[in-house]
Amino acid sequence: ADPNNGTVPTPLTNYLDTQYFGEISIGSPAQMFNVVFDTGSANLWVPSQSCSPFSTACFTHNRYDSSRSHTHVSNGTGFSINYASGTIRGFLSEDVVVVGGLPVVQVFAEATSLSAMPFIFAKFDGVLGMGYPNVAVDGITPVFDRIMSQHVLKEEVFSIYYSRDPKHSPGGELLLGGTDPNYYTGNFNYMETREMGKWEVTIKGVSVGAEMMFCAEGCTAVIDTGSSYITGPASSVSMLMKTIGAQLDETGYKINCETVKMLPSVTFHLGGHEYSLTHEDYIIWQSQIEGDVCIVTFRGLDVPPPTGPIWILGANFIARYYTEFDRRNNRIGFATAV
Ligand SMILES: CCN(C(=O)c1cnc(C)nc1NCc1ccco1)[C@H]1CCCNC1
Repeated sequence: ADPNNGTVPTPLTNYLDTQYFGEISIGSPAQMFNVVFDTGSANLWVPSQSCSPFSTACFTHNRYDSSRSHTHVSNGTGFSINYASGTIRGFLSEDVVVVGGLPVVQVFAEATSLSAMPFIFAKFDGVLGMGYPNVAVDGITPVFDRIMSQHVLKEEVFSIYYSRDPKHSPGGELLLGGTDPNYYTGNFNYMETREMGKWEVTIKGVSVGAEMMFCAEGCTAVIDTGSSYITGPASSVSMLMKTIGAQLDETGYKINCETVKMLPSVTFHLGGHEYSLTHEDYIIWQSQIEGDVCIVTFRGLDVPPPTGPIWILGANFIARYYTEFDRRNNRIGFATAV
């Protein structure tokens, strides 16, 4: 009998409330990797043993060595993926991937070049895309689809908990096959994914305090477990930042820590419900030598059409709202995280 009754948990590590990742293995004997479980993409990639020594981001991370795995099947097809934040290039391989103790034979990419920015700052080695198959580069069947076809999960859903305290253990949890009552209170509110095959929903409005400021005409939000912050169209975000008195510097928006307590909440109207973030949810308070620094976890990002303009709701949103991604019913559910 299955001790987890059709659900498969993977504990996550929380790095500074900005990076959340869990451990998987690839190959026999197992080679361990820390990966982001990313609903904003649909491919699995890890750094390759054969990456160029000049790729700093590569040799500072765990690398997959196909020559050490007797279950490796070579493929060699070229691979490249562009995120707004960086580019990965490499080639395809196939091997046994184990997620939460569940083995799947998986086609994945061995990255031979990782753009230094931002991956030298990554505490994780690679990315395990939890997106839909139609957004997968090279038409590769994603990991979660391979797991669903094994019919071992109680429900064809997965859920994500991100802790809001780097000292909390575990720093988060990916649960395949269900939702984990340890990490949410109250009921789930569900909304249909906007477009088949993407973890996107329609925003009916964004308000600051009591005032509706954006998207009254409706706009799109990607629920992206692999992004640290909330991003929106640069013009909207700069207007929002001006409203709360934040200044933009080379690393992002900062605000005078004295004013944090009086900051208004920012509310996203999704699927007939309001999801508010208070300053506790959208300010990262860092005590530094030269005094406290208060970082605002909103970023301007102009995603070009046809995908954009979009808002991206990332880790700081998910840390407040425990999220269920339902492939059976193509819907997303939010409940208040504990
Ligand atoms: C993983 C690539 N991503 C990042 O935003 C990203 C980049 N570089 C670093 C160093 N970290 C990132 N995300 C940290 C994180 C982990 C969980 C929450 O946020 C995005 C690219 C677009 C698709 N969605 C994922």
